[in-house]
Amino acid sequence: MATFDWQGCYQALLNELNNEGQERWSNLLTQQLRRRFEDNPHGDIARWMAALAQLPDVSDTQARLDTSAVTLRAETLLNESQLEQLESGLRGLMPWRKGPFDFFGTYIDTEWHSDWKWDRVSPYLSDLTGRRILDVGCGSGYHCWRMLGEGAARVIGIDPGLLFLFQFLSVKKYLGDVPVDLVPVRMEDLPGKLESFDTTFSMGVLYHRRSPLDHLLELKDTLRRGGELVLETLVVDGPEGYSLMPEDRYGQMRNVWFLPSCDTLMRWLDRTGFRDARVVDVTETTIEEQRQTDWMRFNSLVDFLDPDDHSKTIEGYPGPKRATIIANKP
Ligand SMILES: Nc1ncnc2c1ncn2[C@@H]1O[C@H](C[S@+](CC[C@H]([NH3+])C(=O)[O-])CC(=O)[O-])[C@@H](O)[C@H]1O
Repeated sequence: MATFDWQGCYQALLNELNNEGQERWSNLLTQQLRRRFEDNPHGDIARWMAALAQLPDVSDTQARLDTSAVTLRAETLLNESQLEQLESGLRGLMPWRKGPFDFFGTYIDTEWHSDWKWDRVSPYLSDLTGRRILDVGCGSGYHCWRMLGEGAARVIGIDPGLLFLFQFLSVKKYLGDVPVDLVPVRMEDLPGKLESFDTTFSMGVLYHRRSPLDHLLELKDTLRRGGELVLETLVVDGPEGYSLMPEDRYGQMRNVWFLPSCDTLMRWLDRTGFRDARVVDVTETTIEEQRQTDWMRFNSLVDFLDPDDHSKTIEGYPGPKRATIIANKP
């Protein structure tokens, strides 16, 4: 049986880093990935590899990375058998949560309109042209592709979800040697003090961290001096100092720890040494933005809200509202 080339995943990341400490980082990532792919492999890896292998070869692929769907096009239309292979390979990588994508006319309507989030965040970013970017908790890599579309020189996404990795690779297969990679590790598994990136994104991750302040410090350590943090997370209404910790689940999600008010979040950023933090957007998540589709057939937001009052979660907490904050490392 073919095995997955997990070493290939982080080589690009290492290439980005300065020589000093490369060996230490290489050892650390090797340990992490060996644990994931060899010692305790996910039972679906072989199936996902087979799905990826089913995707047809297409020459002369062009990408559009500045439209709402990350779009792949070929010079000549795919024939029927190629389209069937494509559909079957992509279906083998379901559920598709973060997108949308358009593979040669096969449109993947994902659970999330990640494009809406990008539209809310991107107007406020420092110009991404030529920047080296880390996207923590990047999911399928949808936003990584949009970052490349805005001229980034290098994008590294990290996310522990292995299905996301295979979805990412299904796009990358058609784009070849582009400066975008996804490394399937958690933030806390990355070597400390990378201090390499011009912009670090953490979108939809902070509330999953038991220690949100440590997450902010880890994010700061990934940035060079003067670098920019883009933080997007669930918030609640309330005064400075207030944050909600759900008793157990929040909107049926496990692993939700702190939902601060915006003012509390600003205080956290200040105390962890960021400067010029500003809230650039606050938006309630709607059942139009996160919903079941033909490519994600499980329950979605509508099932996680109070059926009689969509302003509350099914557990009775305030419904999901997300803030985007931009801050700088001095
Ligand atoms: N410790 C961790 N380190 C790294 N990633 C993690 C960690 N814990 C969870 N994740 C990953 O963070 C992502 C959060 S989803 C946001 C996706 C995208 N950013 C978006 O803004 O659309 C939001 C959500 O679905 O709740 C998931 O892909 C996790 O695997």
